[in-house]
Amino acid sequence: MRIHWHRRDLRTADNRALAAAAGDGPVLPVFVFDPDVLQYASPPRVAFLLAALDSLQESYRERGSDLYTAEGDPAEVLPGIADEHGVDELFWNHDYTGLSQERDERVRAALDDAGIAHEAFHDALHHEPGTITTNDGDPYSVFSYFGDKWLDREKAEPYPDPDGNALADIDRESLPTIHELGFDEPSANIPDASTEAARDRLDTFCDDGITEYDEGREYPADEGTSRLSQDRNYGTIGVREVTERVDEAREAADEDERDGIDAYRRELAFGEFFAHVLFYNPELVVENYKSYENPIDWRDDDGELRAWKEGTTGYPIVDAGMRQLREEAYMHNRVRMIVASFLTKDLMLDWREGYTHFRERLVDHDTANDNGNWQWAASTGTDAQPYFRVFNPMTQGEKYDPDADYIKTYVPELDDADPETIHSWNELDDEERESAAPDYPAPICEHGERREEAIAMFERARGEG
Ligand SMILES: Cc1cc2nc3c(=O)[nH]c(=O)nc-3n(C[C@H](O)[C@H](O)[C@H](O)COP(=O)(O)OP(=O)(O)OC[C@H]3O[C@@H](n4cnc5c(N)ncnc54)[C@H](O)[C@@H]3O)c2cc1C
Repeated sequence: MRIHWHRRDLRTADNRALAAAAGDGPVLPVFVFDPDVLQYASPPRVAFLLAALDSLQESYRERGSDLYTAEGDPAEVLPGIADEHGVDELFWNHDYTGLSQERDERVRAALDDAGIAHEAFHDALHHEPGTITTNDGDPYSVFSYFGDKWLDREKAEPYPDPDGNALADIDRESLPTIHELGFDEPSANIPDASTEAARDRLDTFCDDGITEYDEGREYPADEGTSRLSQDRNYGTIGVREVTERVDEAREAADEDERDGIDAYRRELAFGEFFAHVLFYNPELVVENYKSYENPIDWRDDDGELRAWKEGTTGYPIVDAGMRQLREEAYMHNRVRMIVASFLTKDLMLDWREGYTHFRERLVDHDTANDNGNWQWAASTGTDAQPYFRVFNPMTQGEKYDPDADYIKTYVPELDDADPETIHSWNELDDEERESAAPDYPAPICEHGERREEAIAMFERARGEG
C-alpha cells in the first residue's frame, strides 16, 4: 500500500504524485491538518480549504475509497498512519516555501527512521526551481528574461486521474468544522471550491475573456481575468490542465486574439517566477530583497493604517479596493497595485503591514505571489518599481475606472456623485464634498506632498539624503 499525502494539490486529476502512486496502488489518500501551517491561516482560506477537501473526499467516495484526514505534526502523524495500514511508500508533491521545506525535511527524517520509502514530485509549477536560470546557472532576479525562457519551454501534458481500482478501500468520517479547527466563519463570500468549479471558471474565461486579456485585465469593473488564483494556490486544478485548455483557446483564436492569450500565459510565468524567487530566498517573507545602504525609515501611524484597512482614506479607488477585499476576500490585480503603492508610498508604512493584512484577508493568499508583489510595490523587491515612480491614486482611478463603476460597487457613499467629481475628490473644497457625497471622507493626506516625502525617505535609505 502507498500513501499520497495531499497538501496544496486538492484534486485527483492532473496530480503528478498521485498518478505516480496509483501506478502501483492501492493508494491511501491522506490530508493532515498541521497546526504549524494553520497558525498562518485565516477564515477565508480555511473555509476554502475545507470546501475543497469536502469535494475531494466526495470524489474519492464516488470511487469506493475515501480521504483519510488527521490532525497534528505530519512528522509524527504520517509514520503512524503508514504503520496502521501497512504502507511501505509515501508520495507527495513539492511545496516551495521555507516553512514547507523545513517540514518536509522533518517528515523525510521521520519516515527514514520508520523504514518507510518516500518520493516527492514537482507538480505545482510547470518548471521547478533550478530549471530556468541565467546562462551562468544562477536564478533570475529579473522577470522578463525568465518569462521568455519559461514561454519557450515545452510543457508536460496532464497526468491521468486514478480510477477506483487504484485506491484503498477505506471508509472515513466527515471533516472537522471550521470552528473545530479554531476559526470563525469568514465574513466574506468565498468562491466555490472544487475541481468542477475551477474548470467552470477556466471554461468561462477561455470562452469569453482570454482573447482580450491584455487590455481587459486592467479594468477592475470588467470580469476580464480568470479568477483562478485560489484554485492555483490550493491546487483544485492542475497547471497542465490549465495550460492545455489555454492552448486549445489559442489554437481556435486568430492572430490578434493570440496577443490576449499570450499575455495570460506570461502572467502564469510571473506567478512561477515569484515561486522561484522565494524558493531561493525564503527569508523574504520578512526581509527586503533589495538592500539599501540605510534602513528605510517607514512611518508609524495607526490611524492612517486603520483608514487604509477599513477603506476610509478619502481616495476612492483605494477605498473601493480595500472594501472589495473585506467583502470578497479578493481584490483585482490593478487595484492591489494601487493600494500597495498607496500604503508604502503615500502613507509610507512598511510593506509588511500590507502583506500581513492581505495574508489574513485574501482567499488566494500565496506566500510567493503576495510577498513578491508587495516588495515590488514597495521598491524593495526583485525587479521592483523604482522608488521614485509613485502611482497617483487619482489618475489611476480615472484611467482604469473611468465611469467609477468599480468604485461605486464598493463605496455606496459615492453612489450619487458623478465620475468627474469622484476622480477629482482630492481637489474639491469641503463644501463641494459635502454637497456631492456627505458621508464620504476627505482625503487623509495630500498625494503630491507625500510623494515628495516618500522619495526623500528612499533617498535617505540610499544614503543620499
Ligand atoms: C500587492 C499584491 C499582492 C498580491 N497577492 C497575491 C496573492 O497572495 N496570491 C496570488 O495568487 N496573487 C497575488 N497577487 C497577484 C494577482 O493580483 C492575483 O494573482 C490576481 O489578481 C488573481 O486574480 P485572477 O486569478 O483573476 O488573475 P489572472 O489575471 O487571471 O491571472 C492568472 C494567474 O496569473 C498569475 N498572476 C497574475 N497576476 C500576477 C502578478 N501580479 N504576480 C504574480 N502572479 C500573477 C496568478 O497565478 C493568477 O492566478 C498580488 C498582486 C499584488 C499587486
